[in-house]
Amino acid sequence: MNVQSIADLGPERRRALFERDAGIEAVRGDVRGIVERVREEGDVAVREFCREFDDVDVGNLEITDAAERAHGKIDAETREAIETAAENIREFHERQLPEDWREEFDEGRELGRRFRPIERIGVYVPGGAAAYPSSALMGVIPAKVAGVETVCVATPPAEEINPVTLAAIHAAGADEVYSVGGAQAIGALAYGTESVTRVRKVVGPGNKWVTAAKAEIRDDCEIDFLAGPSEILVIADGTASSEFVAADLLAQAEHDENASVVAVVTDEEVAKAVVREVDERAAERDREGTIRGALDNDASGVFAARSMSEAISFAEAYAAEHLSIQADEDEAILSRIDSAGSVFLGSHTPVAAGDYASGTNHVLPTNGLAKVTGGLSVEQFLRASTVQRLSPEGLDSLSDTIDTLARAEGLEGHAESVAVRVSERAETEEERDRHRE
Ligand SMILES: NC(=O)c1ccc[n+]([C@@H]2O[C@H](COP(=O)([O-])OP(=O)(O)OC[C@H]3O[C@@H](n4cnc5c(N)ncnc54)[C@H](O)[C@@H]3O)[C@@H](O)[C@H]2O)c1
Ligand SMILES: N[C@H](CO)Cc1c[nH]c[nH+]1
Ligand SMILES: [Zn+2]
Repeated sequence: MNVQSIADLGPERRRALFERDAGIEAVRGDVRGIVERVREEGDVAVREFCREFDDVDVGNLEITDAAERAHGKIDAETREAIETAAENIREFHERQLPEDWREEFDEGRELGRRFRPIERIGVYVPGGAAAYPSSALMGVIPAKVAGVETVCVATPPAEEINPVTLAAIHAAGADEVYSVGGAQAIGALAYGTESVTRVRKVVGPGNKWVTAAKAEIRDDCEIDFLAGPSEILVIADGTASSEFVAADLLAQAEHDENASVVAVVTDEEVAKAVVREVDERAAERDREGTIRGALDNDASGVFAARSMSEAISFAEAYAAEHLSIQADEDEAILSRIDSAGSVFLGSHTPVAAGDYASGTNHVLPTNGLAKVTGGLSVEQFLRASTVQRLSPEGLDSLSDTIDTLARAEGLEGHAESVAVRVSERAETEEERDRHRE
C-alpha cells in the first residue's frame, strides 16, 4: 500500500472506487442458477448446494431447538455480552417505533398514518469466513421491536454451527431457524421449499454470493437493501492517531477479501504513518490473507487530500457503509456530508463499537448505496397505510379541485364519484329548507 494523491487519480481508478461492486456482478450468473434451482427443486437443491459450498450433509434443515439448546450451554460471560449488546440494540431501535396518528388538517379533512408489522420476515445471519452472532441481534431485534410475528433465520450449516451464533439467534427472539447459507438460503426464504415456508421480506448482510442472491430475488420478494462485503472510509487530519486509523481499517479488512477500506488524510505525514502501521499490523494478524486481499482491492487505499474540502468531496462521492471522522471540527465536517451508512465521530468511537454493542444497527448499505438509503431499522419491518375521513364540508371544499383534475385526466368516473355526493348533499339540504318554510 502507498499513499496516493486524490489529485492524481485517473478515470479507471476513480471508477473502481466510486462504482465499486465488491465482486457481486461477476457472480450474478452463477447465483441466478442457484436461486432458480432452489425455486424449482426445493430441499433437494438446497441440500445439494450445502454439500457443494459448505461441505456439509444437512439432516434436518430446521434447527430451532438446537439454537435454544446452544443458548443454555454457552458460558455465562458470552451470554452476558449477548444480553448487554441486545439491550443496547433494543433500546436504540425502540426509539424508532413510529406511532399511529390522525390529524384534522382543515375542517372536515382528517388524515393519518398507521403502521403494521410485516407478518413473516427472513433474516440472513452470515457465517462463512467468520461467525456473526452480532448480525443475528442486528437482524432479529428490530423485527421483533416492530412486532413481526414470525422471524425466520437462515445461517450457513457446519459440522458444528458456531454455538454463540445459535445462542444469539435464540436470545434475539427468532421463531424459526434454518441451517442453510449463501444464495441457496436467500432462494429458500424467498420462494419456500418443503422445509422452509416463504417469507414476505428478506433482510441481512452477507458476502458477494448472498448479496447477488438478494439482487436476484428482489422482483419476487421484498428485501431491505444490498448489504455486501464491509467498507470503511476514514477522514483524518493532522490531529488523528495513525494507530487508531490503521486499527479501524484493519478491522473492516478482516471481514472479506472483497471488503473496501479507505483513509482520506489531509496530512501527508499521518497518511504515510497509516500505511506503515497497516502494513506492520497486517503481518501480525491471523487473517492476514483476507486483510491483504481487501487492502489490495481497487476500491481500497490511503489517499492524500490537499484540503478538508477535497476529503469531504471524496467521502460524499464514495458514500461508504461506515464513515469515521477522526479530525478536529468533526461536527463541521459531518455537516457537509450526506452520504454514509453509519457515522463514527471522534477518536474514541471505533466502528467496532457499532458493529457489536453501542446499539446502532450494523446492517448497512454498501457499494455506494448510502446515496439512497440508510441501514436496517424498525421502519424496514413495517408497512405504513394512510387513513382519511372527510366530512360533507371537507369534501365540498375539495370538490372543485378534484373535478378539475379528474376531468383533465379524462377520468369522468372519478369526478362523478365526488359529484354524486355533493349533489346528494345539496338536495338533502334543499329538502330540509323546504320543510322548514
Ligand atoms: N454490509 C453489512 O451490513 C455487513 C454486516 C456484516 C457482515 N457483512 C459481510 O458479510 C460477509 C460474511 O461473509 P461470509 O463469507 O463470512 O459468510 P456468508 O454467510 O455471507 O457466506 C457464506 C456462504 O457463501 C456461500 N459460498 C461460499 N463460496 C461459494 C461459491 N464459490 N459459490 C457460491 N456460494 C458460495 C456458501 O453457501 C456459504 O454458506 C462479509 O463479506 C462481511 O463483510 C456485511
Ligand atoms: N462490520 C460489519 C458490517 O460491515 C459488522 C460486523 C459484525 N461483526 C463484526 N463486524
Ligand atoms: Zn465489522
